[in-house]
Amino acid sequence: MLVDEVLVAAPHVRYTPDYVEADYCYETNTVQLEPSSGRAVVRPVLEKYTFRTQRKVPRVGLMMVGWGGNNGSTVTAAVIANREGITWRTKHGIQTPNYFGSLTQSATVRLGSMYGSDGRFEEDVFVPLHALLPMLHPNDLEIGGWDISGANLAEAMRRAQVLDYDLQLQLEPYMAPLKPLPSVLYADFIAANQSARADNLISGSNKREHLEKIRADIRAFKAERKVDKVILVWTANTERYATVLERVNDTAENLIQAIADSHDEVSPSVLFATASILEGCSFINGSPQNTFVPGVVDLAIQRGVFIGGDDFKSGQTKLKSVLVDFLIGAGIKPLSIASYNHLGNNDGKNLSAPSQFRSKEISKSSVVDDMVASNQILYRPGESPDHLVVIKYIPAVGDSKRALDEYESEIFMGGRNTIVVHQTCEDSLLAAPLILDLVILAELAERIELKRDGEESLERLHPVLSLLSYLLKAPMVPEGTPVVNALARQRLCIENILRACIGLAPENEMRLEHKRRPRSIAREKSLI
Ligand SMILES: NC(=O)c1ccc[n+]([C@@H]2O[C@H](COP(=O)([O-])OP(=O)(O)OC[C@H]3O[C@@H](n4cnc5c(N)ncnc54)[C@H](O)[C@@H]3O)[C@@H](O)[C@H]2O)c1
Ligand SMILES: O=P([O-])([O-])O[C@@H]1[C@@H](O)[C@H](O)[C@@H](O)[C@H](O)[C@@H]1O
Repeated sequence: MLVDEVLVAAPHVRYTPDYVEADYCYETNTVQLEPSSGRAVVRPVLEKYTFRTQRKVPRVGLMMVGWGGNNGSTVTAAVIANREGITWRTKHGIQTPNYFGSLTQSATVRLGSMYGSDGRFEEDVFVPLHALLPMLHPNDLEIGGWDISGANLAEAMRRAQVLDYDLQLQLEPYMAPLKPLPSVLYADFIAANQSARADNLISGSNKREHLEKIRADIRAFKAERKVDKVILVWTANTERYATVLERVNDTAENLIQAIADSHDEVSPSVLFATASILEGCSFINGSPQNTFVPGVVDLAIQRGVFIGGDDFKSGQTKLKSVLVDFLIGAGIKPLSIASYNHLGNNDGKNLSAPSQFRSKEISKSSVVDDMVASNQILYRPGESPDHLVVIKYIPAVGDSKRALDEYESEIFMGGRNTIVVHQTCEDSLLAAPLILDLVILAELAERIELKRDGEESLERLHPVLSLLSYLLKAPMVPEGTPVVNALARQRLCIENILRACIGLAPENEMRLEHKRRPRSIAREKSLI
């Protein structure tokens, strides 16, 4: 049976019409190293928390920057197809819509076990992750956004060449009326080869006026669609890195002034992030550029608005954060990682420019750092595998990205092991479900509060929403906290925080109940 709601029957979990509130024992350890003795002294720490989550799921609007792109049009098409129950014919037969690839919609978690009346184990119970807590359903999303290209969403869907033709035909009437709002295009932030599609721009060059226009767009969307909240996702093209400058974008106040001065180093993504935060809307960066310059982070913290990023972790990098974790976790030493891919979509076209590629190279290259640092048996401090990232633009393959990876590792007694992986798929079909998860989890996070025993009031999570790391190549984390890239750990973080919200212990996989000798055997042995 597919469970769609979990109810925890325990005195430490309380349900009211508005909240689910749980008492939670958080167990962690502090460690002190003793270099002289080679010893690590560990002290278990147990902290009592209260988690409280609002149960009412609000009406939510998703506004995408780059709405007319391959990702934006594919997300929109998928939500409409699922909501309307549109089926379509392919060479494999009749296809029904789904949300495969979405952690919240298509993944499960082990809740516990079922036992028979005789007390014997019967089966493990797995439930959809979205059953743990009330979550936004993607079908209920109101979707809109901006694009420098004025193509309506039906034209954008055709241009993207991602979805099956029969589906596109049926979606046209729904997509054609959808038109992106005009946006802003500044100098060299995206590749020059993108200017040909830029026919949908906000007039003028005054960045403060642009900021106010974008803020007004958000308010108008919220009013027209009658949504309770709006979440913004940047799925526009990859920008070059913005230069971080003192007295320009180093603090919130300086950033607001730099926008008023139309400073050159204020990028479109920084402008959208600032507008979003000023309107109290969570902002997620699906691209690799440094949208979250210190001034943006400072503003988000001041306003208590969630920001998350960077760069959707969709395919080649996602697999890398599994494979390298497996190898190093198994005591095998990756010596080199060669990641090559080519694709022919507009993203690939934009990335064919050096400055934009550099942004992507940075986000794709940092993904193994935490795993390498976790094993000083294999790697001396500062040592790391050779790591190469290559992206080539070949128009003929369109959105169907070809990714080739080679992992060369040192194994037992000086042996070598070479793993070669080839992946082909529509890149946007990997990214689209992640966009939905980012919105669903960010919206849920907006309804969660927690406090440690002894603290006065319940508070939300830190505005830099590192909970989203699983979905991102270069996870943004609060300053001074560790970056985790290993996919399994990132997934466990999401699962265990959701479990904590309903007073359930973290998944530890010990399964002690299945590892003990039955008492009767012990008694028989002792009688011999
Ligand atoms: N698997 C994936 O598709 C994947 C994975 C990780 C990251 N990304 C990133 O997601 C982003 C979008 O990918 P895509 O395949 O949809 O690309 P795309 O080129 O198809 O779409 C980007 C859209 O953004 C628009 N745009 C550019 N600058 C804009 C601006 N200032 N304001 C508004 N719109 C603007 C473009 O006109 C285009 O329609 C890229 O940065 C890409 O690197 C994609
Ligand atoms: O997530 P992932 O598959 O490693 O990375 C992808 C790259 O391989 C691809 O070249 C790029 O165009 C996409 O935007 C995405 O970043």
